[in-house]
Parts: sequence; C-alpha cells; structure tokens
Amino acid sequence: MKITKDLYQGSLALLTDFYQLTMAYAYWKSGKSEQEAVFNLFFRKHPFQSGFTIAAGLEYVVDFCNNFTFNEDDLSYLGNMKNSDGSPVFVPDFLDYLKEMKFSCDIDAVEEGTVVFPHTPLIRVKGPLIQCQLLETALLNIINFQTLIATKAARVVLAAKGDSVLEFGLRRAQGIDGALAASRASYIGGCSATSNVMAGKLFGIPVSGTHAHSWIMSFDTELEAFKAYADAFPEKCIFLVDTYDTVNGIRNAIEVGKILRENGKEMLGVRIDSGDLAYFSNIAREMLDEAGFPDAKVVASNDLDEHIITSLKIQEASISVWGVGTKLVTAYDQPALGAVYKLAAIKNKEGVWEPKVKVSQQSIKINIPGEHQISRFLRNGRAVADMIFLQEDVDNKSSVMIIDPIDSTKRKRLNLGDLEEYKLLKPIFKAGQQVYVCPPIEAIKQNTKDNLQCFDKTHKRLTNPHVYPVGLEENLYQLRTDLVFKMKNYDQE
Ligand SMILES: Nc1ncnc2c1ncn2[C@@H]1O[C@H](COP(=O)(O)OP(=O)(O)OP(=O)(O)O)[C@@H](O)[C@H]1O
Ligand SMILES: O=P(O)(O)OC[C@H]1O[C@H](OP(=O)(O)OP(=O)(O)O)[C@H](O)[C@@H]1O
Ligand SMILES: O=C(O)c1cccnc1
Repeated sequence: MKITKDLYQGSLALLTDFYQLTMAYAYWKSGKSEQEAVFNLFFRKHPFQSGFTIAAGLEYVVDFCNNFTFNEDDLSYLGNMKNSDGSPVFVPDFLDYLKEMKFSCDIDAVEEGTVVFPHTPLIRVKGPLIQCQLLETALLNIINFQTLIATKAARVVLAAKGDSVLEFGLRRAQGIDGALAASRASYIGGCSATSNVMAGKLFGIPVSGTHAHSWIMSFDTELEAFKAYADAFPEKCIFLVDTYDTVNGIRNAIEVGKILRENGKEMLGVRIDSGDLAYFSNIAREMLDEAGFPDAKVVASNDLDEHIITSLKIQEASISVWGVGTKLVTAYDQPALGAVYKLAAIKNKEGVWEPKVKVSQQSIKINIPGEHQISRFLRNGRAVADMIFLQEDVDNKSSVMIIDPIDSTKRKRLNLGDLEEYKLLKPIFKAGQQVYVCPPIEAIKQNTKDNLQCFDKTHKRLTNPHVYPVGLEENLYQLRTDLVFKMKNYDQE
C-alpha cells in the first residue's frame, strides 16, 4: 500500500522537528548541503528488559522516502514563517532549493521481522548531508514505535506458547495512527488477527472478534442475546459469558451451542473478560467438555500482557485464545524505544571519508563510527553472535575477534570457516531509487518467526534473559577508541 497517499493524503515532508529545517537552511547557506554523509539509526537498550528486539516499520520508511518532496502547500507554509524582527525564517532561494530537491540517498536497512540487538544499525542512510538530516525525525518516529510494538507482540506471543493472540487495542491506542501502526506491528510480531478493521483493509491483516457486554445488556436475558447472535452469525459464535454470572453464562452458551449444532453449525467458543481467569477458564473447559463441546475454545481478555499470560499458563488455565489490547498497543510498561540517529562519517573537502564519534561520559552513548555492516553468524542454524565491522577490516580473514562495545573485557573469537554468515543490512535505495521489494505482511510475520527460531530459548526468556553477544570487530573497536581519545584531547592540560 501507499502509506503516504492512503493515510496522509499527500506530503509528509513537514513531519519533522523544526530544528531539522533550520539546520537544513544553515547547511545550505554554508555550502554544506551536498557534502556526503553517513547516518546510522540504532537503539542502545532492548525495550521491556527483553533479550531481543524485532525490527519493524521499514515499509513506512520506504514509502516516506519515495514521497520525500516538499509540495507547494508545504513551501508556502515555510515561506510564511517569520523571525521576531519580521524577516522570513527561510529565504525564497532556499525554498526553491527544497522545491527542486530530489531524494538521492543510499539506504541500507535490516528487513522487517529481523531479530536485532543494541548498537547495530537498523537503517543506514548515505547521501547529501541535508537530506540525511531531514530524514532523521520521521525515520525515528516510524522505526521507534513499530519496532517497540512488534517486540511487545513477540513477547506476548511467546508467552502464549502457540495459542492465538488477537490484538484488541484500537480503543485504547495512542490516537488513530498509533492504533494503525500498532496493529501492523503486532501482526508482524506474531499476533493472529486484529479487531481494527481499518488496519485489516490497509495492511491485509486478518480481522476477527467476538461481541461486547452491551450486546447482552440490550436484551432482557443473556440467553435471548446468545440466541439472537447465533441467529445473525451462526458461523462466528464466541459468546461473552461474564456479563452477569460466568457459570450461568457458560450454561447459556452451551444451550445455544446445542441449538446451533441441531442446525448443522458449531459454536466456536466462549470469552471470559473478568474475574479469576484461571478459575473460570477451567470451569468453562470442564463444562464444555462434559456437554460435548471439546473443540469450543476458551478466549480470555482483560488487561492481559506477557506476564499475566505466563502466570495463567503456570496456573494451568484452560485458555487457548488470548485477546490483548491496551498493554500491547501502548507498550504499557515502556512506552518508547530510545532509538537514535547519529552521524557516523562525512566526506571532507578532499573527498576523503572521515569517521565521526559523539563523545559522551557514558560509554553506552558513544556511537560507532564509519560506514559499517553487520553480520550474523550461525552454527547449524543457531545464531551465535553478531559482528559490527568495516568490510576492509575483515576481507580475507579466517577468524575475527569481536569486542563488546561497552565492556572491552568481553570478547569472542569467531572462526569464520565453521560458521554461516548473513549480512543483515540490505540495500533498499541506491541513489534515491528503490531497489528493494517490500515483502507482503505475511512474509514479514514469517520472517519474525524464522528469526526467533534461530535464537536459543535463554535469549527469549521474558525475565533476565541471557545476553546475546554483539561486538565490534577489533579494528573498528580500535578506530572508535582512537577517535574518542583524539576528540577528548587527553594530551592537553
Ligand atoms: N488467575 C489469574 N492470575 C493472574 N492474573 C489474573 C488472573 N485472573 C485475572 N487476572 C488478571 O487480573 C486483573 C484483574 O483485573 P480487575 O481488577 O479489573 O478485575 P476484574 O475481574 O476484571 O473486574 P471487572 O469486573 O471490573 O472487570 C486483570 O489484569 C486480569 O488479566
Ligand atoms: O483489556 P484489554 O487488553 O485492553 O483488551 C480489550 C478490552 O476491551 C474490551 O473491554 P471494554 O471494557 O472496552 O468493553 P466491553 O468489556 O464492554 O467489551 C474487552 O472486553 C477487553 O477487556
Ligand atoms: O472482539 C472482541 O471481543 C473485542 C474487540 C475489541 C476489544 N475488546 C474485545
């Protein structure tokens, strides 16, 4: 789908922070706009204290870049901006420059559904400084949110251990776009369907659902309500049984289930939305089995997340479908992923690339310089480590040393001959032309599943997961250390 056209009816070029535009103007004014640069988008810590993160949002980025032009409306809005002395913020020549600007960057990115780790770029942008800069805010907005929600969904789905998870979040999501993007990312993370019909239409996600308490309450009795629903949707009967008395509700559902069966239809199940979900789901299972409905499912909802699902599994609750809303689509326990977008290299006036670092007191905040690539190494299909490296440093090597970017005492030697190697950054745009075909959403969802399968279960544990090794190839580590020393200028008093 064309996200820009269908969702935003036109231009997204102004979906940026004002300072990106003031920097763009200043780059242009100082003759630096065409200077080539490399920026990396990466995060520093997994969300939710997870041991893994699922990359998502690339299709939105592709669409954003393909539509990265300022239209007349945008330019007129910018043209009318005034400084406090009444002078225009942006001079007409600059607005003409923006009007003529054609997206011409190279973009390399990790495919959606890939398991990713701190410090490794999810997106690398190479091109004119001004364009790289103007892309920052939108790319972060897109990737931070969808990656966060895809990760949350993957955790919920892992907790459900093969049961279906339905995403029910629309009513409590962060606005319209938050809801749509969350439904998309939840599906990528492994949910089976969404209640969000517009997400179903826009993204091709299966939609599904049951009915609400209001349906029951609009009738004199619950039994009447179930019968009327069965009449309208004989193929889709999941009865919500907890409006008045859950045990009686299950009894009523069974009664209507029998009527459906007499008419050649099967009740799909019951939904429980309150009370002790372990206790009532087990009662529902017993009653349904006893009444001859062993295939009827018990659906549970009510403020679920991966931790409550895990607890209900431990309690041996008889739940086989999980409706998860608020805590999934709002990423309730961590509402933002902290991915950043940092300059990693710039071409100087002599045409020589210079790697760049942002020095920080906290070593976790020192970025990785240069136009690097990431390799994932696998042994017999099992991921063993990720390496961040500069291609020229590893050419013709039979083994490499990787060093943890934060703690240099953590090192690992990899014998390349024993390992399968996958390059994670794929070409997406070359000189502004899209060279990557965005896969259908089903393929992205499958990619998540396949990727997760490559990781040991200790990395997928929901609490205190085992840390997966990701390191800088030793030459890149040294380059970064040297640059930090140079920028800090320790030799001066
Ligand atoms: N057996 C259980 N173990 C752990 N958590 C549970 C269990 N049963 C339900 N829960 C969770 O406990 C919370 C109970 O929510 P709440 O306090 O709103 O009670 P409620 O029964 O839903 O009341 P209401 O009738 O207002 O909906 C929910 O998050 C639910 O998922
Ligand atoms: O709890 P969540 O994970 O967010 O899942 C969605 C919730 O939304 C609905 O409740 P709501 O009170 O809005 O309506 P209903 O119970 O009358 O259907 C539904 O019954 C779930 O409890
Ligand atoms: O279909 C449902 O059961 C549903 C949909 C949205 C929110 N809660 C429940």
